[in-house]
Amino acid sequence: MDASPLRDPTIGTGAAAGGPAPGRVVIDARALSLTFDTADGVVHALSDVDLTVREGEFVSFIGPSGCGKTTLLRVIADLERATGGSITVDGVAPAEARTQRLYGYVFQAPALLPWRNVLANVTLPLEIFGMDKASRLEHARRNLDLVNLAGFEKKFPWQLSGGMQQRASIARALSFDPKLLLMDEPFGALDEIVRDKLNEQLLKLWAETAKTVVFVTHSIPEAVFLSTKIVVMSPRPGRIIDVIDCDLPADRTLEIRETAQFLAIAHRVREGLRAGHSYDD
Ligand SMILES: Nc1ncnc2c1ncn2[C@@H]1O[C@H](COP(=O)(O)OP(=O)(O)OP(=O)(O)O)[C@@H](O)[C@H]1O
Repeated sequence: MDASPLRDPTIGTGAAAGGPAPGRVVIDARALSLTFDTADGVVHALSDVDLTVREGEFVSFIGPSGCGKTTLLRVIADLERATGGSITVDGVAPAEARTQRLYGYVFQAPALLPWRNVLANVTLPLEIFGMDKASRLEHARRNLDLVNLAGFEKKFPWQLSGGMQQRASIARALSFDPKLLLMDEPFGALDEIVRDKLNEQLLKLWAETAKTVVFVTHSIPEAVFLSTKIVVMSPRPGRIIDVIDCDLPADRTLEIRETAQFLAIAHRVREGLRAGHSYDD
């Protein structure tokens, strides 16, 4: 199967579509590749990835398991180093962006400290940073409010549902009010009803805060519902095989999933995933 890119992966969104002018470039990756040297040989995780993410976009990475979605997110976050190509985050190298706390990162599992209550978990990065107590409480309360966890400050992680724990993780990732939020399949372990609810809340948070979000998911409906742009990746080594603009109305609710427009975008994502798949296994 020909796995060449279906579309220019660097497309700027709104302007080409006749919408609002595209924002400033926040992530700029060129010919990015990454190989891991393992005991079993070299693993090619990413190959020739070109990606532009602009301010205010909600960009999802979707692709089969093991295709390099998390690796790409980790390169952006300076948790992995690319072995080829170049990347900037807000105009600087990922290491610099990390030092400047330009992004917040939400992991697949909530990773809250069990001996600290919700408030103490959310204030932890600010405490390590050395912020005074009054300011860090103010920041944490505002962020807990944003994820609808006001009133749960004194609860411990084990007293919360999985969805609430992940919301607390999001509040913690917002500690330094970063412009960029990197989310690695944050709702993957949750049941569908909870995931739906959190998707609606995340969309609201995105609209209220105007963050740029990069989001990893396996779910086509989740990607279409949340995103302004969907990046479809091939099986390993992860390459970008399609970039799809989603111009669903900003004030959408879950009912939009029944509309022809939504289904047409979901169809194109599915086609992209099929085109990139070798069907060898
Ligand atoms: N530190 C590492 N050392 C060696 N191989 C690695 C390492 N991290 C990831 N890989 C390999 O790189 C490939 C891409 O992994 P990655 O976790 O980025 O995929 P993914 O698309 O996020 O998968 P999933 O959807 O299952 O989470 C996989 O084959 C994985 O086994």
